[in-house]
Amino acid sequence: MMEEEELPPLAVPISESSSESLKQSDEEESPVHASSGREEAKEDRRSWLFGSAAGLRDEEDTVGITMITGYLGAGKTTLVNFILHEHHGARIAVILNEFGDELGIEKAMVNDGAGGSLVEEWVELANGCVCCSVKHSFLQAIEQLLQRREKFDHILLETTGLANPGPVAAVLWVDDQLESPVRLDSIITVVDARNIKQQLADTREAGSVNEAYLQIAFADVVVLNKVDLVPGELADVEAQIHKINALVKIVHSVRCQLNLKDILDRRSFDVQRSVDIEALLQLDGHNVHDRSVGTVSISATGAADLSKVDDWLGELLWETGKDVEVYRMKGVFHVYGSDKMHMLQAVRELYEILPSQPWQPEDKRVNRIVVIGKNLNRESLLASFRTCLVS
Ligand SMILES: Nc1nc2c(ncn2[C@@H]2O[C@H](COP(=O)(O)OP(=O)(O)OP(=O)(O)O)[C@@H](O)[C@H]2O)c(=O)[nH]1
Repeated sequence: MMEEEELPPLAVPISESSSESLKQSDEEESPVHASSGREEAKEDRRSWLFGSAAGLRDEEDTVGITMITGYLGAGKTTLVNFILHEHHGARIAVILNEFGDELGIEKAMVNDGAGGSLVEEWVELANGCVCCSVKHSFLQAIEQLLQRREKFDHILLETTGLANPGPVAAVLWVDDQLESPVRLDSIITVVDARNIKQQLADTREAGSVNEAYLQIAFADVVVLNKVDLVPGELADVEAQIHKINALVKIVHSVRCQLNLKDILDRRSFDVQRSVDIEALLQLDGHNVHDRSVGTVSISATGAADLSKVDDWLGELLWETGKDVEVYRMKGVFHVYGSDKMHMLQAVRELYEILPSQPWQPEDKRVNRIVVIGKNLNRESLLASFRTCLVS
């Protein structure tokens, strides 16, 4: 078997400094990072994020962003208020995204304490949705916030009820190699337990996906709120949520009262900390039976060739047919020539694979990949992945 050091170097340097940091942090590892042919998109994001915050790149200086999303009236503001009033010791900056007519209303709904004492910094993004028309304003707002970085420890972003978390998540999920001063901590989706079935059933014009699906598909945690209004029906609702996103953690709440540990500092996009191997192993064969948003999981024994996996992911995330969309992926690979598990995280077109813990003698070395997206076909995913295996 090859030694770890002998693995082919697949990391694509993003810049001089980033390739340097790769060498320093992972000398004996073999990280694979998104993205042959994708550097341009990343550079674009990088310039937005780092334009005026170049001095804030020390590891301990990164600031986490928790994105709070959820359908209209689900309880997003209630959750922001709950977080602000809990004793967590963190100084919080809040970014609110509003539609034009609501200007100032959302802010008024947030109870920021006497004289605004519970919110260190406010940013209101008006006249559009953070996921589309005001994405650039959002990034500029983050840049401006970072100039006052010493004033706060964490950012809460409350999106509009009709936001698709995907584009913003991909922008924020700037991996360690970019030495970003901000990191997306997690996406928390508040779901109205009483109305979610109806919201999911709402149809959209052909080709576009209902935001309620997207908000669940991208979520790391679903806060299943308003459970006081639906005694007895929750197993059904949970099953529907897990059918869309089999990996999401579901927390029940009344008025978003919950344990803050369930939603803050989760580091859901840190590939080595967040891929729950146990959860992946339990998902073998998960499938969607209709042409909608859902989770598919595949597994295959045999060692995978990392460069082929890289090509496979590139094709899957960048070149899939119009009908097929991949929102998130997580996985564990058994990589040829390595005694370590390799963990996968993907958010839209960006992905990252990193070596993790060693396989134990009792482990069955398999590749398991969970894909959350639209119109996924398990058989074709499995067939195409098999081409990555070393024969
Ligand atoms: N019964 C009940 N009502 C709740 C609960 N959580 C929130 N509410 C109420 O639901 C309404 C909507 O809550 P918000 O927190 O404003 O919801 P939102 O998601 O921010 O709403 P938009 O910003 O308009 O999309 C408010 O009247 C809340 O008081 C709950 O658990 N149970």
